[in-house]
Amino acid sequence: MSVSSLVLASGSPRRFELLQLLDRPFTVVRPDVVEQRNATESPTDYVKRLAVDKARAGLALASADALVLGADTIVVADGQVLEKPTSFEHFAGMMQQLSGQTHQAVTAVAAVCQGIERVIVSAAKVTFKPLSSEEIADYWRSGEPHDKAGGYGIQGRAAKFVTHIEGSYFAVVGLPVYETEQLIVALINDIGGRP
Ligand SMILES: Cc1cn([C@H]2C[C@H](O)[C@@H](COP(=O)(O)OP(=O)(O)OP(=O)(O)O)O2)c(=O)[nH]c1=O
Repeated sequence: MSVSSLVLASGSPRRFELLQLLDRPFTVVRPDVVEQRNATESPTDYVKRLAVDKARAGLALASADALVLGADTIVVADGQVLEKPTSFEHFAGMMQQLSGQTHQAVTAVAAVCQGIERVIVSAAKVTFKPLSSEEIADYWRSGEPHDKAGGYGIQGRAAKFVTHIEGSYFAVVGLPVYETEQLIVALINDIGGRP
């Protein structure tokens, strides 16, 4: 069996740009998936579930034999999951938690095609310098934090806050490029090897 098309189920401009690096033609669908963590769910289980939910929801908007990718990124600090900030107060609280500390940024990518599903997780440890209240307020005013997990973009103005990173830079930005290519190849092999 063959894969007719590659589809990215995401409204994230970062994921769009990073997927282009694979030189595989793809189209985009934007499914609407509710992002709500269950009380018993670990951060890793949560990010994996959301990636799979997004890929499945994307498949419903794509052609039946498409290979659909979904992804989710979270920031984990002190065991707490930080998603997108909903207000300045929410954002400032997150920045105080990240200030002068090391946290984890975790991205899961799921691929679904013809009844087969695979999901990978990639992460990085990111260390921030201590942030002043003025730096936090200035960063909020830049408009960058609003649509980003943990309220920051390592690829943007938050770069000047980052003293150290260990792990996948692209997992922080939202799509681990190497792992995504391996995921696509593995799924295509799964489909090819099917009786
Ligand atoms: C930590 C971090 C996150 N982000 C972004 C990546 C994701 O777009 C976003 C995390 O939110 P997500 O809910 O993972 O993704 P999204 O809502 O932007 O897109 P979609 O669900 O449609 O795929 O935060 C950065 O751009 N830079 C960073 O340094």
